[in-house]
Amino acid sequence: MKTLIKNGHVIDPATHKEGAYDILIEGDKIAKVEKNIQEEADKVIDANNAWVVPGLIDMHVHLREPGFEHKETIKTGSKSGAKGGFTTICTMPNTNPIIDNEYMVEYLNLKASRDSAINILPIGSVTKGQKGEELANIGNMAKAGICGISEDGHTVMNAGIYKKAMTYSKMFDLIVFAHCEDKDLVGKGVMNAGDKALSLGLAGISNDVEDVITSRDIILARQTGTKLHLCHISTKGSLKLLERAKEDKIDVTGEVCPHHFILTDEDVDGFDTNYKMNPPLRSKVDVEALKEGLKKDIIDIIATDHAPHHYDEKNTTFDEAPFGIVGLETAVPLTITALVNKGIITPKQMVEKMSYNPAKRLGLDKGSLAEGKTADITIINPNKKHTIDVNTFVSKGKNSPFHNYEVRGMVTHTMVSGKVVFES
Ligand SMILES: NC(=O)N[C@@H](CC(=O)O)C(=O)O
Ligand SMILES: [Zn+2]
Ligand SMILES: [Zn+2]
Repeated sequence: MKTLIKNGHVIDPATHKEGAYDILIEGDKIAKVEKNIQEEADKVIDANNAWVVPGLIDMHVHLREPGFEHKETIKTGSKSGAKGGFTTICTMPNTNPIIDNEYMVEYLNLKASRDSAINILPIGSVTKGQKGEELANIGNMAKAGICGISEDGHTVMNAGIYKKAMTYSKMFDLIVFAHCEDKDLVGKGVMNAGDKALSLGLAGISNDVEDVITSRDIILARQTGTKLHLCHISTKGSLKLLERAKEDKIDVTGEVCPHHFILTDEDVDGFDTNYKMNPPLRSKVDVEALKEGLKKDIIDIIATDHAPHHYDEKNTTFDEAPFGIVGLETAVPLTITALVNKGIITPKQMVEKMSYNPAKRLGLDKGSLAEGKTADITIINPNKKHTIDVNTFVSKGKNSPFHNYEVRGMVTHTMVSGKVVFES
Protein backbone atom coordinates (compact mmCIF):
# COMPACT_ATOMS: atom_id res chain seq x y z
CA MET A 1 0.00 0.00 0.00
CA LYS A 2 1.40 3.37 -1.08
CA THR A 3 -0.01 6.72 -0.02
CA LEU A 4 1.16 10.03 -1.40
CA ILE A 5 0.56 13.30 0.43
CA LYS A 6 0.85 16.05 -2.20
CA ASN A 7 1.22 19.84 -2.08
CA GLY A 8 1.40 20.14 1.69
CA HIS A 9 3.40 22.55 3.81
CA VAL A 10 5.62 20.24 5.87
CA ILE A 11 6.62 21.37 9.36
CA ASP A 12 9.06 18.92 10.89
CA PRO A 13 11.26 20.21 13.73
CA ALA A 14 13.16 16.88 13.87
CA THR A 15 14.60 17.28 10.36
CA HIS A 16 14.41 21.10 10.30
CA LYS A 17 12.17 20.89 7.24
CA GLU A 18 9.65 23.64 6.78
CA GLY A 19 8.19 24.18 3.34
CA ALA A 20 6.57 22.57 0.34
CA TYR A 21 7.29 18.83 0.27
CA ASP A 22 5.43 15.72 -0.81
CA ILE A 23 5.51 12.63 1.38
CA LEU A 24 5.39 9.07 0.11
CA ILE A 25 4.28 6.42 2.58
CA GLU A 26 4.92 2.75 1.90
CA GLY A 27 3.24 0.33 4.25
CA ASP A 28 3.60 1.77 7.73
CA LYS A 29 6.75 3.81 6.99
CA ILE A 30 7.66 7.17 5.54
CA ALA A 31 9.54 6.29 2.35
CA LYS A 32 10.30 9.69 0.87
CA VAL A 33 10.03 13.36 1.76
CA GLU A 34 10.90 15.31 -1.35
CA LYS A 35 9.73 18.13 -3.56
CA ASN A 36 7.37 17.07 -6.31
CA ILE A 37 7.28 13.30 -5.95
CA GLN A 38 6.06 11.72 -9.18
CA GLU A 39 5.12 8.21 -8.24
CA GLU A 40 2.08 6.02 -8.59
CA ALA A 41 0.25 5.54 -5.30
CA ASP A 42 -2.85 3.65 -4.18
CA LYS A 43 -4.13 6.74 -2.39
CA VAL A 44 -3.32 10.39 -2.99
CA ILE A 45 -4.11 13.02 -0.38
CA ASP A 46 -4.14 16.61 -1.59
CA ALA A 47 -2.78 18.71 1.29
CA ASN A 48 -2.95 22.00 -0.58
CA ASN A 49 -3.04 24.92 1.89
CA ALA A 50 -2.50 22.54 4.78
CA TRP A 51 0.26 21.80 7.27
CA VAL A 52 1.65 18.29 7.26
CA VAL A 53 3.16 17.57 10.66
CA PRO A 54 4.35 14.61 12.71
CA GLY A 55 1.40 12.94 14.50
CA LEU A 56 0.35 14.88 17.58
CA ILE A 57 1.05 13.40 21.00
CA ASP A 58 -1.07 14.24 24.05
CA MET A 59 0.66 13.45 27.34
CA HIS A 60 -2.45 13.95 29.47
CA VAL A 61 -5.75 12.19 28.72
CA HIS A 62 -8.48 10.55 30.82
CA LEU A 63 -10.28 7.73 28.98
CA ARG A 64 -12.42 6.54 31.96
CA GLU A 65 -12.39 2.86 31.07
CA PRO A 66 -12.72 0.72 33.10
CA GLY A 67 -15.33 1.90 35.55
CA PHE A 68 -16.76 5.10 34.10
CA GLU A 69 -17.82 4.02 30.62
CA HIS A 70 -20.76 6.42 30.77
CA LYS A 71 -18.22 9.29 30.62
CA GLU A 72 -15.87 7.83 27.96
CA THR A 73 -14.52 4.52 26.69
CA ILE A 74 -11.25 3.58 25.05
CA LYS A 75 -13.21 3.40 21.79
CA THR A 76 -14.88 6.82 22.00
CA GLY A 77 -11.88 8.55 23.58
CA SER A 78 -9.43 7.23 21.01
CA LYS A 79 -11.81 8.27 18.19
CA SER A 80 -11.97 11.71 19.75
CA GLY A 81 -8.17 11.76 19.83
CA ALA A 82 -7.93 10.78 16.17
CA LYS A 83 -10.40 13.52 15.22
CA GLY A 84 -8.30 15.98 17.18
CA GLY A 85 -5.16 15.00 15.25
CA PHE A 86 -3.58 12.86 17.98
CA THR A 87 -1.79 9.69 16.99
CA THR A 88 -0.51 8.88 20.49
CA ILE A 89 -2.02 9.63 23.90
CA CYS A 90 -0.90 8.93 27.45
CA THR A 91 -3.79 7.86 29.66
CA MET A 92 -4.18 8.62 33.34
CA PRO A 93 -4.78 5.81 35.84
CA ASN A 94 -7.73 7.28 37.80
CA THR A 95 -10.21 4.72 36.52
CA ASN A 96 -12.14 2.15 38.58
CA PRO A 97 -10.29 0.02 39.40
CA ILE A 98 -7.24 2.27 39.44
CA ILE A 99 -4.39 1.23 37.14
CA ASP A 100 -2.04 0.25 39.96
CA ASN A 101 -0.78 -3.22 38.97
CA GLU A 102 0.55 -5.04 35.92
CA TYR A 103 -2.69 -6.94 35.28
CA MET A 104 -4.61 -3.69 34.85
CA VAL A 105 -1.90 -2.43 32.50
CA GLU A 106 -2.15 -5.64 30.46
CA TYR A 107 -5.94 -5.30 30.37
CA LEU A 108 -5.62 -1.73 29.07
CA ASN A 109 -3.08 -2.73 26.44
CA LEU A 110 -5.31 -5.57 25.24
CA LYS A 111 -8.42 -3.36 25.17
CA ALA A 112 -6.51 -0.61 23.36
CA SER A 113 -5.26 -3.06 20.74
CA ARG A 114 -8.89 -4.03 20.04
CA ASP A 115 -10.67 -0.70 20.37
CA SER A 116 -8.21 2.02 19.47
CA ALA A 117 -6.75 3.03 16.13
CA ILE A 118 -4.32 5.42 17.81
CA ASN A 119 -1.43 4.57 20.13
CA ILE A 120 -2.28 4.45 23.81
CA LEU A 121 0.44 4.64 26.45
CA PRO A 122 -0.88 3.84 29.92
CA ILE A 123 0.31 5.68 33.01
CA GLY A 124 0.26 3.72 36.28
CA SER A 125 -0.68 5.14 39.65
CA VAL A 126 1.90 6.06 42.28
CA THR A 127 0.10 4.40 45.19
CA LYS A 128 -2.29 1.48 45.51
CA GLY A 129 -5.81 2.66 44.73
CA GLN A 130 -4.44 6.22 44.60
CA LYS A 131 -4.96 6.26 48.34
CA GLY A 132 -1.58 7.84 49.04
CA GLU A 133 -0.58 5.20 51.56
CA GLU A 134 1.19 2.28 49.96
CA LEU A 135 3.30 2.26 46.79
CA ALA A 136 1.76 0.64 43.72
CA ASN A 137 3.80 -2.13 42.11
CA ILE A 138 5.80 0.24 39.94
CA GLY A 139 8.42 -2.26 38.79
CA ASN A 140 5.89 -4.79 37.50
CA MET A 141 3.87 -2.06 35.83
CA ALA A 142 7.05 -0.83 34.15
CA LYS A 143 7.62 -4.32 32.72
CA ALA A 144 3.99 -4.36 31.48
CA GLY A 145 4.67 -1.15 29.55
CA ILE A 146 3.60 1.98 31.41
CA CYS A 147 5.28 5.20 30.30
CA GLY A 148 5.16 6.80 33.72
CA ILE A 149 3.40 7.08 37.06
CA SER A 150 0.90 9.62 38.32
CA GLU A 151 -1.53 10.21 41.14
CA ASP A 152 -3.39 12.64 38.83
CA GLY A 153 -6.57 13.93 40.38
CA HIS A 154 -4.70 14.05 43.68
CA THR A 155 -1.26 14.71 45.12
CA VAL A 156 0.63 12.14 47.18
CA MET A 157 0.83 14.30 50.29
CA ASN A 158 3.28 12.02 52.10
CA ALA A 159 6.65 13.25 50.79
CA GLY A 160 8.39 10.12 52.11
CA ILE A 161 6.24 7.84 49.97
CA TYR A 162 6.54 10.17 46.98
CA LYS A 163 10.32 10.29 47.21
CA LYS A 164 10.43 6.49 47.29
CA ALA A 165 8.19 6.39 44.20
CA MET A 166 10.56 8.78 42.45
CA THR A 167 13.50 6.55 43.29
CA TYR A 168 11.71 3.59 41.67
CA SER A 169 10.69 5.74 38.76
CA LYS A 170 14.34 6.64 38.19
CA MET A 171 15.33 2.97 38.42
CA PHE A 172 12.81 1.95 35.73
CA ASP A 173 13.34 5.08 33.62
CA LEU A 174 9.74 6.26 34.00
CA ILE A 175 8.33 9.77 34.07
CA VAL A 176 6.60 11.11 37.17
CA PHE A 177 3.54 13.07 36.00
CA ALA A 178 2.84 15.49 38.83
CA HIS A 179 -0.59 16.85 39.74
CA CYS A 180 0.43 19.69 42.08
CA GLU A 181 -2.29 20.49 44.59
CA ASP A 182 -1.77 20.70 48.34
CA LYS A 183 -4.69 18.84 49.86
CA ASP A 184 -4.62 20.78 53.11
CA LEU A 185 -4.35 24.19 51.47
CA VAL A 186 -7.10 23.65 48.90
CA GLY A 187 -9.85 23.01 51.44
CA LYS A 188 -13.22 23.14 49.73
CA GLY A 189 -12.11 25.47 46.93
CA VAL A 190 -13.87 25.15 43.59
CA MET A 191 -12.50 28.08 41.56
CA ASN A 192 -9.58 30.50 41.59
CA ALA A 193 -9.39 32.59 44.76
CA GLY A 194 -10.08 36.22 43.85
CA ASP A 195 -12.73 38.85 43.31
CA LYS A 196 -14.77 36.64 40.99
CA ALA A 197 -14.98 33.83 43.55
CA LEU A 198 -16.00 36.36 46.19
CA SER A 199 -18.70 37.82 43.97
CA LEU A 200 -20.06 34.36 43.17
CA GLY A 201 -19.82 33.29 46.79
CA LEU A 202 -17.68 30.29 45.85
CA ALA A 203 -14.74 28.97 47.87
CA GLY A 204 -11.38 29.91 46.34
CA ILE A 205 -8.28 27.94 45.35
CA SER A 206 -5.20 30.12 45.89
CA ASN A 207 -2.05 29.90 43.76
CA ASP A 208 -0.03 28.54 46.67
CA VAL A 209 -2.15 25.35 46.56
CA GLU A 210 -0.25 24.55 43.36
CA ASP A 211 3.08 26.28 43.95
CA VAL A 212 3.89 24.61 47.28
CA ILE A 213 3.70 21.15 45.72
CA THR A 214 5.45 22.21 42.49
CA SER A 215 8.31 23.39 44.65
CA ARG A 216 8.38 20.19 46.73
CA ASP A 217 8.27 17.96 43.67
CA ILE A 218 11.14 19.81 41.99
CA ILE A 219 13.25 19.46 45.14
CA LEU A 220 12.53 15.73 45.27
CA ALA A 221 13.25 15.34 41.55
CA ARG A 222 16.65 16.94 42.06
CA GLN A 223 17.35 14.60 44.96
CA THR A 224 16.29 11.43 43.19
CA GLY A 225 17.28 12.34 39.64
CA THR A 226 13.92 11.18 38.30
CA LYS A 227 12.24 12.66 35.24
CA LEU A 228 9.56 15.02 36.52
CA HIS A 229 6.75 16.28 34.31
CA LEU A 230 4.55 19.03 35.74
CA CYS A 231 0.96 18.52 34.62
CA HIS A 232 -1.44 21.35 33.86
CA ILE A 233 0.66 24.30 35.09
CA SER A 234 -1.73 27.18 35.84
CA THR A 235 0.19 29.74 37.93
CA LYS A 236 2.92 32.27 37.33
CA GLY A 237 4.64 30.93 40.45
CA SER A 238 4.87 27.37 39.12
CA LEU A 239 6.15 28.67 35.81
CA LYS A 240 8.94 30.56 37.61
CA LEU A 241 9.81 27.43 39.57
CA LEU A 242 10.00 25.45 36.32
CA GLU A 243 12.25 28.09 34.75
CA ARG A 244 14.55 28.05 37.76
CA ALA A 245 14.65 24.23 37.86
CA LYS A 246 15.67 24.14 34.20
CA GLU A 247 18.44 26.64 34.87
CA ASP A 248 19.58 24.33 37.66
CA LYS A 249 19.65 21.45 35.15
CA ILE A 250 17.00 19.45 36.97
CA ASP A 251 15.29 16.92 34.67
CA VAL A 252 11.89 18.60 34.57
CA THR A 253 9.37 19.49 31.86
CA GLY A 254 6.01 21.21 32.06
CA GLU A 255 2.73 21.20 30.21
CA VAL A 256 0.00 23.80 29.85
CA CYS A 257 -3.57 23.14 28.67
CA PRO A 258 -5.40 25.39 26.17
CA HIS A 259 -8.03 26.47 28.71
CA HIS A 260 -5.31 27.76 31.01
CA PHE A 261 -3.70 29.94 28.36
CA ILE A 262 -7.02 31.25 27.00
CA LEU A 263 -9.54 31.73 29.82
CA THR A 264 -9.32 33.53 33.17
CA ASP A 265 -11.43 33.31 36.31
CA GLU A 266 -13.29 36.38 35.02
CA ASP A 267 -14.80 34.08 32.37
CA VAL A 268 -16.27 31.74 34.98
CA ASP A 269 -20.02 31.68 34.82
CA GLY A 270 -21.21 30.45 38.21
CA PHE A 271 -24.08 28.59 36.61
CA ASP A 272 -21.98 26.84 34.02
CA THR A 273 -19.99 23.96 35.49
CA ASN A 274 -18.03 23.62 32.23
CA TYR A 275 -15.80 26.31 33.70
CA LYS A 276 -14.93 24.06 36.62
CA MET A 277 -11.68 22.18 36.30
CA ASN A 278 -8.58 21.43 38.31
CA PRO A 279 -6.43 23.45 38.50
CA PRO A 280 -8.93 26.28 38.09
CA LEU A 281 -8.94 29.10 35.55
CA ARG A 282 -6.55 31.67 37.02
CA SER A 283 -6.04 35.43 36.91
CA LYS A 284 -5.00 37.50 33.91
CA VAL A 285 -1.50 37.84 35.39
CA ASP A 286 -1.12 34.05 35.42
CA VAL A 287 -2.47 33.63 31.89
CA GLU A 288 -0.09 36.29 30.54
CA ALA A 289 2.82 34.56 32.30
CA LEU A 290 1.87 31.20 30.80
CA LYS A 291 1.76 32.70 27.30
CA GLU A 292 5.21 34.22 27.87
CA GLY A 293 6.40 30.81 29.13
CA LEU A 294 5.12 29.14 25.96
CA LYS A 295 6.73 31.78 23.78
CA LYS A 296 10.10 31.44 25.53
CA ASP A 297 9.90 27.62 25.49
CA ILE A 298 10.03 27.37 29.28
CA ILE A 299 6.88 25.33 28.75
CA ASP A 300 7.78 22.44 26.49
CA ILE A 301 4.43 20.80 26.02
CA ILE A 302 0.79 21.55 25.29
CA ALA A 303 -1.50 18.80 26.62
CA THR A 304 -5.27 18.65 26.86
CA ASP A 305 -6.06 17.02 30.24
CA HIS A 306 -9.12 15.68 28.37
CA ALA A 307 -11.44 14.96 31.31
CA PRO A 308 -14.88 13.87 30.09
CA HIS A 309 -17.82 13.83 32.51
CA HIS A 310 -21.44 12.91 31.86
CA TYR A 311 -23.97 15.70 31.33
CA ASP A 312 -25.96 14.59 34.37
CA GLU A 313 -22.88 14.81 36.60
CA LYS A 314 -22.03 18.29 35.40
CA ASN A 315 -25.68 19.39 35.49
CA THR A 316 -25.64 20.47 39.13
CA THR A 317 -24.28 23.32 41.24
CA PHE A 318 -20.75 24.64 40.81
CA ASP A 319 -19.90 23.32 44.28
CA GLU A 320 -21.12 19.80 43.54
CA ALA A 321 -20.00 19.26 39.94
CA PRO A 322 -16.88 17.20 39.22
CA PHE A 323 -13.73 19.02 38.07
CA GLY A 324 -12.71 18.62 34.43
CA ILE A 325 -13.37 19.49 30.80
CA VAL A 326 -12.82 17.72 27.47
CA GLY A 327 -10.04 18.86 25.16
CA LEU A 328 -8.99 16.40 22.46
CA GLU A 329 -11.15 17.84 19.68
CA THR A 330 -10.48 21.51 20.42
CA ALA A 331 -6.73 21.62 21.15
CA VAL A 332 -5.58 22.26 17.57
CA PRO A 333 -8.01 25.07 16.67
CA LEU A 334 -7.63 26.69 20.10
CA THR A 335 -3.83 26.64 19.91
CA ILE A 336 -3.79 28.02 16.37
CA THR A 337 -6.34 30.72 17.19
CA ALA A 338 -5.01 31.84 20.57
CA LEU A 339 -1.25 31.34 20.16
CA VAL A 340 -0.14 30.98 16.53
CA ASN A 341 -2.46 33.52 14.95
CA LYS A 342 -1.69 36.00 17.75
CA GLY A 343 2.04 35.67 17.05
CA ILE A 344 2.81 34.21 20.47
CA ILE A 345 4.30 31.00 19.10
CA THR A 346 5.28 30.00 15.58
CA PRO A 347 3.73 27.03 13.75
CA LYS A 348 7.04 25.21 14.33
CA GLN A 349 6.82 25.82 18.07
CA MET A 350 3.29 24.48 18.03
CA VAL A 351 4.50 21.27 16.38
CA GLU A 352 7.37 21.05 18.87
CA LYS A 353 5.01 21.40 21.82
CA MET A 354 2.38 19.01 20.47
CA SER A 355 4.55 16.32 18.91
CA TYR A 356 8.34 16.63 18.88
CA ASN A 357 8.85 17.53 22.56
CA PRO A 358 6.36 15.00 23.96
CA ALA A 359 8.02 12.26 21.84
CA LYS A 360 11.43 13.28 23.11
CA ARG A 361 10.22 13.40 26.71
CA LEU A 362 8.59 9.99 26.44
CA GLY A 363 11.64 8.52 24.72
CA LEU A 364 9.53 7.51 21.70
CA ASP A 365 10.86 7.04 18.20
CA LYS A 366 8.10 9.39 17.02
CA GLY A 367 7.48 13.10 16.52
CA SER A 368 9.45 13.10 13.27
CA LEU A 369 8.77 12.95 9.55
CA ALA A 370 12.21 11.62 8.67
CA GLU A 371 12.43 8.94 5.99
CA GLY A 372 12.24 5.48 7.54
CA LYS A 373 10.11 6.57 10.52
CA THR A 374 6.69 5.13 11.30
CA ALA A 375 4.09 7.10 9.34
CA ASP A 376 2.20 8.85 12.16
CA ILE A 377 1.12 12.05 10.43
CA THR A 378 -1.39 14.82 11.05
CA ILE A 379 -2.69 17.18 8.38
CA ILE A 380 -4.13 20.50 9.51
CA ASN A 381 -5.88 23.23 7.55
CA PRO A 382 -4.77 26.22 9.63
CA ASN A 383 -7.12 28.74 7.98
CA LYS A 384 -10.39 26.85 8.12
CA LYS A 385 -12.84 29.00 10.05
CA HIS A 386 -15.46 27.30 12.18
CA THR A 387 -17.48 27.51 15.35
CA ILE A 388 -16.85 24.94 18.06
CA ASP A 389 -19.99 22.92 18.63
CA VAL A 390 -19.89 20.32 21.41
CA ASN A 391 -22.68 18.39 19.68
CA THR A 392 -20.25 17.47 16.91
CA PHE A 393 -17.73 15.90 19.34
CA VAL A 394 -17.24 12.16 18.95
CA SER A 395 -16.16 12.09 22.59
CA LYS A 396 -18.95 11.12 24.97
CA GLY A 397 -18.00 14.19 26.98
CA LYS A 398 -19.59 17.45 25.84
CA ASN A 399 -18.27 19.36 28.86
CA SER A 400 -16.38 22.21 27.22
CA PRO A 401 -16.46 25.95 27.98
CA PHE A 402 -15.55 26.60 24.33
CA HIS A 403 -18.98 25.81 22.87
CA ASN A 404 -19.81 28.48 20.25
CA TYR A 405 -16.22 29.73 20.15
CA GLU A 406 -15.11 31.09 16.78
CA VAL A 407 -11.84 29.50 15.79
CA ARG A 408 -9.53 28.82 12.90
CA GLY A 409 -7.75 25.58 12.18
CA MET A 410 -9.08 22.11 11.56
CA VAL A 411 -7.55 18.65 11.40
CA THR A 412 -8.30 17.13 8.01
CA HIS A 413 -6.42 13.82 8.27
CA THR A 414 -4.88 11.70 10.99
CA MET A 415 -2.66 8.81 9.95
CA VAL A 416 -1.31 6.12 12.28
CA SER A 417 1.31 3.69 10.98
CA GLY A 418 0.45 4.61 7.39
CA LYS A 419 -3.30 4.13 7.82
CA VAL A 420 -5.76 7.02 7.70
CA VAL A 421 -7.73 6.77 10.96
CA PHE A 422 -9.58 10.06 10.61
CA GLU A 423 -10.54 12.11 7.57
CA SER A 424 -12.83 15.15 7.68
N1 LIG B 1 -8.47 18.07 35.53
C1 LIG B 1 -9.61 17.82 36.12
O1 LIG B 1 -10.31 18.77 36.48
N2 LIG B 1 -10.05 16.58 36.35
C2 LIG B 1 -9.36 15.35 36.10
C3 LIG B 1 -8.32 15.06 37.14
C4 LIG B 1 -7.06 15.88 37.01
O2 LIG B 1 -6.53 16.04 35.92
O3 LIG B 1 -6.55 16.35 38.02
C5 LIG B 1 -10.37 14.22 36.04
O4 LIG B 1 -9.98 13.05 36.10
O5 LIG B 1 -11.56 14.51 35.85
ZN1 LIG C 1 -4.51 16.68 37.56
ZN1 LIG D 1 -5.77 14.98 34.47
